[in-house]
Amino acid sequence: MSINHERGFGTSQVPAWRRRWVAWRNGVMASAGFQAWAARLPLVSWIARRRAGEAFDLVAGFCYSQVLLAAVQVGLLDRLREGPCDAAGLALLSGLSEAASLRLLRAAAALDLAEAVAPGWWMLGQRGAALQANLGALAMVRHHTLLYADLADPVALLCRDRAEPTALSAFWHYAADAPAPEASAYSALMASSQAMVAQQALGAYRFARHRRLLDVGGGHGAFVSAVRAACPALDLGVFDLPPVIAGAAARLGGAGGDAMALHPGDFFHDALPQGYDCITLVRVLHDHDDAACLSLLQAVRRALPPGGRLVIAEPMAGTPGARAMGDAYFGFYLWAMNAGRPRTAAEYGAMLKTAGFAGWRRKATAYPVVASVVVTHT
Ligand SMILES: C[S@@+](CC[C@H](N)C(=O)[O-])C[C@H]1O[C@@H](n2cnc3c(N)ncnc32)[C@H](O)[C@@H]1O
Repeated sequence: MSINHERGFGTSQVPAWRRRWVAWRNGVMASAGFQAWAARLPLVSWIARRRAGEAFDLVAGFCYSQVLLAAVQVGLLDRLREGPCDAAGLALLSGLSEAASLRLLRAAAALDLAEAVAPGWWMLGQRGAALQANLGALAMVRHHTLLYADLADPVALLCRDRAEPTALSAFWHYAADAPAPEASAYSALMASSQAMVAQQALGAYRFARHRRLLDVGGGHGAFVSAVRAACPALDLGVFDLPPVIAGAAARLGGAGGDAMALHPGDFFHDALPQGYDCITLVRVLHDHDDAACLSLLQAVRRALPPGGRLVIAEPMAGTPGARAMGDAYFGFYLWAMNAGRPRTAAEYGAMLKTAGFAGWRRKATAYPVVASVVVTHT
């Protein structure tokens, strides 16, 4: 496939100085002479080595992810948490040969998932310890087998323009029409990673100022359960598709427990329930293309009373310090899902204005890589 980069379409919008500067800098960076010169100077060589390491990690990142997946699948992280393990011990646990177990242990140690504590013996490394305790992250590692399959030929995936089913869209598509068990698998995955997201939202916004809160697209109610623990006086409701709400009722017990209302419905076709002075959309909007996203924001706008608040919490594009998470990870994840895209906070701000909201603010979160928060009001 040949692409004509010089068509000139729109390139007049690129300032001439910027074009010249970036082209010059990139020429310098790519030149073997510069690289050899940089390697000889103490400070510059440190920067050059770091950059070379980062470039290698980008090239090899898929392999690191598969080492992590193997470690999770054979139960290596759980085993290392119990205490020192050698290759023979891992072989016994996993059914791998000793040679394969040793290869995996050494790879895990190179990624700080494991740490060599004596010749031939390993315990959890610092990164392994943090991951092993994070059930949501581990669930995502397992779930990524679907995305990995879809990404095996990334150009083919892009060429299909989201017009054909993918492994990820098959998993996700319960949202439109699939039976309850698939809805349950998806909601369980979402619920397992919800604690981290809820922490960000609760740290960024004072929900206790409200009387009644409705979590739209609230899945099995993991987010409202976290809000209830932090703000016991709030009346809480969850709105989601009927099969998902059935799962929420089972998980929360009967009708959802005290002060927890469960509303089955489709937010693209049914009116959202009224009487809530705060509505939350947690990891919901980025699943949808712009027209659908705007129509959902308009539905929220209609459901809220004057002065009511909408709190949006999800990982966003353009997040300082976590830019790869936005347009690279979620950009491709949502492309493979055949719907949605990551948006910047400013893009949400513009959409909120179009939907008739009064203004918006981004609220700082402790871990923006997990979720950013945007608040608006009617
Ligand atoms: C990515 S999940 C997020 C779940 C939960 N908010 C969380 O953060 O864990 C998106 C949620 O939106 C719900 N959803 C998708 N389409 C919907 C629709 N048309 N009407 C109501 N809920 C919908 C899904 O069932 C799912 O629970």
